[in-house]
Amino acid sequence: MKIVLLGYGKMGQLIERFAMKRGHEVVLVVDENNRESIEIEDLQDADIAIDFSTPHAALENISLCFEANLPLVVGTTGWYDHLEEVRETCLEADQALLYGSNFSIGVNIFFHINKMLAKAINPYKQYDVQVEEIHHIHKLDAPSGTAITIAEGILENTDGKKSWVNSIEGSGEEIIPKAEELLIESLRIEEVPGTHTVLYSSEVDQIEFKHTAHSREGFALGAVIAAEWLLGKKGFFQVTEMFDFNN
Ligand SMILES: NC(=O)C1=CN([C@@H]2O[C@H](COP(=O)(O)OP(=O)(O)OC[C@H]3O[C@@H](n4cnc5c(N)ncnc54)[C@H](OP(=O)(O)O)[C@@H]3O)[C@@H](O)[C@H]2O)C=CC1
Ligand SMILES: O=C(O)C1=N[C@H](C(=O)O)C[C@H](O)C1
Repeated sequence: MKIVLLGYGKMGQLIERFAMKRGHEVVLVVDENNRESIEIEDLQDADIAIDFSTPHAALENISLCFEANLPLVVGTTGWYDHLEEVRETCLEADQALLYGSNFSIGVNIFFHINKMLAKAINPYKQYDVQVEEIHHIHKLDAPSGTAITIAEGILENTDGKKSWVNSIEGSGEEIIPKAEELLIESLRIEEVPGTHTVLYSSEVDQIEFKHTAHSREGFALGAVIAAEWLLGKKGFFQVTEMFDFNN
């Protein structure tokens, strides 16, 4: 595949390495420095684009790829308030977009088991649940996209929780969740690549379900595999649609 990389930071550079290892070619790299000078024609030789940029840039990049008729994988998080309008535009314009808060296989297994766990614990009202996410100090968004996906999986399967609220450690803002609110606690620590924990606590015990990324390699490889999966398709997809864990 001929790939356009939108965003060439920590993730973009690693994705280039994995793409080349799998026999693909990076034909264009776009970052903040050259974004303004990029024209639709610059994208037209490529087969697919992969965006790991910033929440604001991702929305602009999505529009650019739709205009250029270029299928697009979006790994950037922090733009999900606009998800519905992007989905509508994508489908109306007959384009192809796959997005995901986390492309690692481990986290996608975690997403699946998280829902099963929530369903299993749901009848036992003595347990309260919360989500914790830890990331590096450079991260622009909170809570993490992964934590939002985890929270959505819990909300779908837990009668007592209706929405999530976010508390950022050290922000000075005290968040006291109501009983029907699921707390997502965000911590920012040095260079942590991404750790997510679901905690179920009762008076007598605690169940912890945790995923720890040791590096960003799983995310980057997953993004390249997602691009391979998307090629030739039309529509609006989530990364979870690539997996079938029930077989
Ligand atoms: N879904 C997943 O599996 C994962 C998602 N992520 C998400 O991916 C995103 C990027 O993460 P990461 O690589 O760590 O971040 P970095 O800050 O390391 O890189 C961001 C890149 O985006 C570039 N950029 C800024 N504006 C634009 C623009 N208008 N067009 C194109 N590129 C632009 C920056 O350019 P410059 O350097 O010139 O400023 C930089 O190269 C984040 O939202 C993060 O949450 C991260 C890991 C996994
Ligand atoms: O910004 C990051 O680094 C990460 N972002 C994604 C998220 O917001 O969930 C995925 C991963 O945890 C790393």
